Amino acid sequence: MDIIKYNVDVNQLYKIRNRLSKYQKSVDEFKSLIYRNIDSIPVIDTTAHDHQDQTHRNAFDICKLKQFDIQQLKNDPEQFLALLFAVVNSCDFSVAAKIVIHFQLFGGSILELGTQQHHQKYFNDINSMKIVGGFAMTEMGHGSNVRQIETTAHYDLKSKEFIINSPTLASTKFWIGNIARYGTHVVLFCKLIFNQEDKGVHGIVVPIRDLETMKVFPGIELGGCGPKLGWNGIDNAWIRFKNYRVPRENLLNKFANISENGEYHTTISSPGKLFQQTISQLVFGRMLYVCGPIFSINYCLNTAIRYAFSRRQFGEKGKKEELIINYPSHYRVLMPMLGTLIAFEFGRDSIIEKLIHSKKYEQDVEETHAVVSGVKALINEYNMTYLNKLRAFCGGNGISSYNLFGYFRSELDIFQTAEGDGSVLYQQLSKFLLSEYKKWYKKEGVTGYIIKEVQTFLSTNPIYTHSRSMPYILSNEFHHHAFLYRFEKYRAIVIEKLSQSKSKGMSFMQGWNDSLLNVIELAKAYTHLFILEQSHLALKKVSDTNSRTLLNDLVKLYALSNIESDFSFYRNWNFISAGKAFAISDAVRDLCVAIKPYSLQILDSSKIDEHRFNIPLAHTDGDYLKHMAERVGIPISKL
Ligand SMILES: Cc1cc2nc3c(=O)[nH]c(=O)nc-3n(C[C@H](O)[C@H](O)[C@H](O)COP(=O)(O)OP(=O)(O)OC[C@H]3O[C@@H](n4cnc5c(N)ncnc54)[C@H](O)[C@@H]3O)c2cc1C
Repeated sequence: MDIIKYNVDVNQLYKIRNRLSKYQKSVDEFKSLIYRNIDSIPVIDTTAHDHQDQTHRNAFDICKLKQFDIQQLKNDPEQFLALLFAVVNSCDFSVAAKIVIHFQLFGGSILELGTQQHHQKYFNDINSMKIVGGFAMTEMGHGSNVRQIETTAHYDLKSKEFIINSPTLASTKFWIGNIARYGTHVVLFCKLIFNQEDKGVHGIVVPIRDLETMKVFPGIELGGCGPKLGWNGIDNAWIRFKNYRVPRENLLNKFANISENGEYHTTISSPGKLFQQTISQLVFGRMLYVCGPIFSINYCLNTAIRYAFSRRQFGEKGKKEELIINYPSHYRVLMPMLGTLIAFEFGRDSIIEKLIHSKKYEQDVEETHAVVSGVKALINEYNMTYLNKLRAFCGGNGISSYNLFGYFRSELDIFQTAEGDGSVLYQQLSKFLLSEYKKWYKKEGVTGYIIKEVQTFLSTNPIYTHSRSMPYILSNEFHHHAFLYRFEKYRAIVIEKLSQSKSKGMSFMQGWNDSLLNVIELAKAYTHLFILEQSHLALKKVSDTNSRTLLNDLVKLYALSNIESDFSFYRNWNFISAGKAFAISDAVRDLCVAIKPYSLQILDSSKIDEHRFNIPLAHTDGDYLKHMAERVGIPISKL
């Protein structure tokens, strides 16, 4: 491959990479308000209690700036996200998490599951944080499978109240954020029992503390969940109820209601569907779990690459030591990560668009929910793997808390399992993909299936398998084909395994679990395909040719390095020959070499506020010695 020269316009790149740049003015104003009023940088060395106090104080002060409004979640969710990221950028993740739990999970449940009367009653107090809310779904006995929660709310026809009980130890609500010390209300998810009949999971607004005294109401017991690996700024709690009463009006009754004269009514056909409908309203809350890890990858890559461009170790005798970025063991890992970051950003932007569209027009809700699940799972998995590698790439300095690897690790580790662990979310996506395929098969029938199989056969003939032409290997068409092939192959494998287990007389559940590893691979393959397709679509819309060329090569690097890391799959299924595999690795190497000299400019286009975060290894002047010395107090002037 010839040496490529790119023309990089950092501002253009920034605009393309930052979908929310249309809010730049209000975000900048908000950030400067935060800088003036709130003294907060990532918390790296305080006790959990101090951290919780500071997080609460900062979140409260931020609400006083009156930028967040619960209605934004409906009217302009992107603005909400832009402001939230201003908080992440200028305070820390715990403050953002507190705001998300309060506004998006607690407030969002009232917004989406409640009706006018609830909106009128609570919105002003939520906006000002006069009341502080939590989202009480998980129980000690059930976290992944929350449909089986055991907390009950018996409706008492006489008093027109719900009587809430936690009948077993397993039914104790656990991990509930914002309420161990500060919370005044929760949206409680529990089984509604009406006339002795279990109507399934419903949401009820439950006051838990007296607003004046902050004492927990009688009938409620609660306490903290103890020290955690991360998120110590959030006061997570266990909470349980004994004959605790709340009025009928507290039921969030958009989808199911109990009338004044004591009749239960829902338009949704079964408790299962009601549960799905309830949960799907809350999917926007997952955006933090998609945007957060991308933010972390961006920051940590920035730190590791800048350090690698400044740090010299070993070299030829009599010469300057070598920059560590020039070791292939470094740049061959860092550049594909940069490419993957760019592709993930395109994927994230398209997810935001999909969410907003499906919410506004109530269309494709199921599909959007499924795709968000896959993207959330995949990006968090990558974030944790990358963090590990990037911290090691900074040597001992990677351990220093000032360089924030530990901060990102401890604040974002929880994202892997929050609102569902990856393997559970991947299964949700695969179920959706298989049901879509079933619909397709019903429509196209055996003929359609055969045509598809023939197409696949023709496109993976021996000539194709052995072709090592570099232009083809570098083409977006090849990358798309490889990703599509992997997805369709896993889908075929899962279908075959499921039908085999059916013919052996196994139950669906047994068959499904028997195929679980492939089911998860199917969802991963689809998610990668989705990210690649969305990147290609986004690239088509980039009008600046120079930026498009560079970004396109970064996406190629994502695609090819992904194929390279999955050679075992592609070789096992004869999709590529050994020679072609070598050629792919050569292409990855050449792209890395080409992009490396421009990587600092690409990082500049992230526009990270280096002074606010003051990460010693990540300053643009590259003087990590001076910045580390300053942070730990080595006197420089006395030299
Ligand atoms: C710091 C923190 C804050 C939280 N805040 C809140 C909050 O505010 N409100 C709230 O309601 N909840 C909250 N949670 C709970 C969180 O949402 C749950 O932890 C999460 O949903 C996972 O449930 P679990 O912990 O019970 O995991 P488990 O259900 O015990 O799962 C454990 C493992 O089993 C695997 N597994 C489970 N089922 C399957 C399956 N079918 N196939 C394959 N693997 C499977 C999972 O993938 C996972 O790896 C919080 C948790 C933490 C740690």
